Amino acid sequence: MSRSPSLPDRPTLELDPEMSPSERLEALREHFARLVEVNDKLSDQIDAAEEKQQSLSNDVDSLQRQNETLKSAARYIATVEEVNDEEVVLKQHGNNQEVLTEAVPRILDEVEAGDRVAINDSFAIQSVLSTETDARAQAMEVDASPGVTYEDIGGLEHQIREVREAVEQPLLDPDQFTEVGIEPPAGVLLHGPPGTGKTMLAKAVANETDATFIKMAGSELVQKFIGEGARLVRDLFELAGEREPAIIFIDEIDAIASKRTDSKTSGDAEVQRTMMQLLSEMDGFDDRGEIRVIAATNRFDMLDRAILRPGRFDRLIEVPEPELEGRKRILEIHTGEMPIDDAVDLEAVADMTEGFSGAELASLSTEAGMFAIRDGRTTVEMQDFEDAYGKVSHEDDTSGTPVAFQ
Ligand SMILES: Nc1ncnc2c1ncn2[C@@H]1O[C@H](COP(=O)(O)OP(=O)(O)OP(=O)(O)O)[C@@H](O)[C@H]1O
Repeated sequence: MSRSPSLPDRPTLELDPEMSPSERLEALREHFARLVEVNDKLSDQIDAAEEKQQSLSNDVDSLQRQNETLKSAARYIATVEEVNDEEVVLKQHGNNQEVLTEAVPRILDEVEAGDRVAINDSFAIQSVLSTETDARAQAMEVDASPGVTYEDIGGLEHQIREVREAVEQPLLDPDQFTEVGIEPPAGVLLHGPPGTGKTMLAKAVANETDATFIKMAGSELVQKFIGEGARLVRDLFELAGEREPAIIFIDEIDAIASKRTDSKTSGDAEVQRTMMQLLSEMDGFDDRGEIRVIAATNRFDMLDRAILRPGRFDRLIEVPEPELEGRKRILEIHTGEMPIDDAVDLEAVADMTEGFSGAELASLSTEAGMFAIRDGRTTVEMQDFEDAYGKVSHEDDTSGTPVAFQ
C-alpha cells in the first residue's frame, strides 16, 4: 500500500521591529504567497485523497459483490476427511469424489475431520455446517418398537394379508423363499387417500417382526444442496443396516418419484438422482439382510411408472377409504377405551360417515368424548356422536374436502 504524502510545512512570518513599512509590506506579501502555495498543495492532497477514497470504495463494492457470489455459490456438501497445514481433503456427497483444497487460516482453525461443510464450484469451503443442520437427525423418525398391532387397524383385512405376505414373511422366514426359488417383493407401495392407515400398516408389520421402524418423508429427501438427498438415502439404509431387522417407511414417495414434464431444471435432476440412489440401495438388497422397504403415496396418479418396475416397488397395495363395515370396525377400535352409553349405535354412526377416512373417524370419536366432557358427563352418548359429526364434517367443509353425508 502507498504511504500517505507528508503535509507541507506551515509557513512562519517573522517581522523585525527594525523593518521599514515597505520592508514589512514586502515580507507580508511573501508570507501571503507562501500561504497560497501551501493552500494549493493541501488542496491537491485533498483531491488526491478523495480520488483514492473513491477508488477504495469501488474496491469494497466489488469485493462485497464477489463475497456475495461466493456465498450464494456454496451449493455442495462435503465431509472433511483430513486437515493438513494449509490444505483439507474433502469428500463430496453425491459423487464421493475426493478433492484436496487449500483453505484460509480462519477455516483451517474451524474444521476437523468428520465435519460437514458447504463448498462452492471451486471446492473452496464456504462454511462449516453445525450439527443442528445435520439433516439426518432431523429427517428420520426412528422407533425401535412401534406400539401398533394389526388389531388396531380397522377394515383393511385384505391389505394386512398382503403386507404380511410381502414384508413379514420374507423377514421372518427368508428360507421359504430360497427353497421355492423366488425372490420376495423388493419394495411395497401403499397407495390411497390421506389418513387411511398406511403408516399404521407399516408400523404394525414392524411390530409383528420385532423390526425397527424408520420413517422418512419423501419431502425431506428433497434437499437444497446437491447430493444431499442421495446422501440421506444412503444414511437411511446405513441406519437400517445398523438396526436390522428394520422396516424403512418412505411416506410421500411422490415427492421424489413424480412424472416430470420438464426434467431439464437442476432441481429435477437432483430429485432424480435421489430416486436413483434409492433404487440402487434397493438393488443391493440381497446382501443387505433383514431390511424391507415400504413406500406410501396419496398421489398414485402422479408417480413415475419407472419405480414400479419389477425389482423396485413391485408390490402395489391399495388402501382405500373404509367401507361401511370398515368404518364400524374403526369406530369400535377408537371408542374401545371410552365409556359408551348402551344406546349408542356405532353402526348408525358408520352409516352417516360415508367418505370419512380412518383418521377422520378417529377424530370424530375424540370429539364425541369432548362433547361429553363439556357437558359434565363421563359417559358418551349418541347425541355426542351426532354433535361431533356436525363439527368434524363442518371442519371438512371449510377445508374444502367434500364429505358425503347420509
Ligand atoms: N384403518 C384404520 N384403523 C384404525 N385407525 C385408523 C385407520 N386409518 C387411520 N386411522 C387413524 O388415523 C391416524 C392416521 O393414520 P395413518 O397415519 O396410518 O394414515 P396414512 O394413510 O399414513 O395417512 P397419510 O397418507 O396422510 O400419511 C391413525 O393414527 C389412526 O388413529
